[in-house]
Amino acid sequence: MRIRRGRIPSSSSWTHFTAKMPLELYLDLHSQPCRSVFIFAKINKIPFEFKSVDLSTGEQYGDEFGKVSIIRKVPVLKDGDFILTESIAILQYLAANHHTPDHWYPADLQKRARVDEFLSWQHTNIRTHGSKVFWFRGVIPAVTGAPVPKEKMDAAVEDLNVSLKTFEEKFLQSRPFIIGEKISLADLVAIVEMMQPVGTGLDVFQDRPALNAWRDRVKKEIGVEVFDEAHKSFIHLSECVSLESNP
Ligand SMILES: N[C@@H](CCC(=O)N[C@@H](CS)C(=O)NCC(=O)O)C(=O)O
Repeated sequence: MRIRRGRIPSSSSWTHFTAKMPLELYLDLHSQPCRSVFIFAKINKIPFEFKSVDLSTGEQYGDEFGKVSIIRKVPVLKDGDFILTESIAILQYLAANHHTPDHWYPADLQKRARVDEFLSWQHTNIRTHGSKVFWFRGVIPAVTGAPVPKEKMDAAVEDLNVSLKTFEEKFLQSRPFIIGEKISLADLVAIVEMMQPVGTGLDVFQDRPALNAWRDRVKKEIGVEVFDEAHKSFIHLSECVSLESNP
């Protein structure tokens, strides 16, 4: 965390002091990128102030949040005067700034490249397809009162199935975690994205034993308590208001 240096008056003279500005995270835990940031900060014991932005009431469009980010999406990190958007950038910033255990974002060039490979791929695959299913099964019926036409729904679920298959065959293979023996940012981002359709009752882990076993390992590494804390308000709720096809 950045240290702010300044001077305060004492009875006889000016004295140097250092004060830590509290880290602020603007979050709505219905959002999968917010959950990854929240979980990462929690399990690495990074102190932060939880600044709630309620997407379901459109708080992201309000004047107050507009001063923080003109992108008007969460998560946002504020570290003193430094404001950062984009969950992946935030995770990488926290990992570097707080010297989190190496396995999260390894210094080793090729291991790090593996993490980056997944983080780059997921935007237009697991994230896009999982979000679309979440919207089709949860948000759109809730808003319109009508189900999404079957052909559209089937096509969306099929896209998600293709992404999950690619995840298992290319990114996970027979390893415990994406980069091998240890959990990394890649697993964290993957699990929160896969939980999004689960929030509408579509259990993507069912009938996928390898994925199911990986989910259990990730949950154990994160800690069931923090995992559940991040997901408790989300499960079976359909309130996330963003669908990105091109993040
Ligand atoms: N690529 C961004 C995505 C951020 C994003 O789309 N956030 C959504 C919630 S999942 C949001 O804030 N949506 C508000 C809106 O679109 O109005 C990231 O990874 O941080």
